[in-house]
Amino acid sequence: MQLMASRINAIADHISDEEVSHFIKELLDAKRIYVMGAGRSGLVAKAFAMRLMHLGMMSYVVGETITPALQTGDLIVVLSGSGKTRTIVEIVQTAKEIGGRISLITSNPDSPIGKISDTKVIIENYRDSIPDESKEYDTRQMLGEHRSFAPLGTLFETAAMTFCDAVISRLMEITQTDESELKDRHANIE
Ligand SMILES: O=P(O)(O)OC[C@H]1O[C@](O)(CO)[C@@H](O)[C@@H]1O
Repeated sequence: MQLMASRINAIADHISDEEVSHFIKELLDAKRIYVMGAGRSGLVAKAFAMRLMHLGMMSYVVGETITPALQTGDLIVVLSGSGKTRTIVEIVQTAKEIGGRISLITSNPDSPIGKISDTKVIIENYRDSIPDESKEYDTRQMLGEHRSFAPLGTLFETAAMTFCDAVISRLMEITQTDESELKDRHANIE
């Protein structure tokens, strides 16, 4: 957990304030917000959609049976570490053709999805590197002691979850929504 926390700290240090501002503006300007991602990235997307709904925003998850047709002016928030998961690329292309705006959260801004997104927030992948202050350690040696650390997309997914929760906190401040309002909208029959 401490290694994960240190990596998330390093990621947070390098997230661009400008990218975050653009993302928040897209969220506030959108008529409706759709979220999507594959696998565990999709689970983070769903958690984000849930909090947006608690905030009083119109949010939907792409692929759910009750998700309505996308329209011009709607925003799609895409979570994809690689930015090239095939099914997601195809849906993003279709959404662009319809006139949706795309905000991507990714570690790979030069990816196929990155190239067609309107805004991007880059979550750097620090799994294989060490923050500047620890440069005297050999990277491979350190990872050798932590071979089980953050397999596959774990670092992206965990950092993206933390980032999305931070965005919700910022939106609460901007929209002056307090926790009791979120609580009132939370499902009461789950
Ligand atoms: O975030 P990406 O690059 O689109 O990848 C999604 C894939 O990564 C995973 O979340 C694995 O970590 C899978 O569940 C999913 O298939």
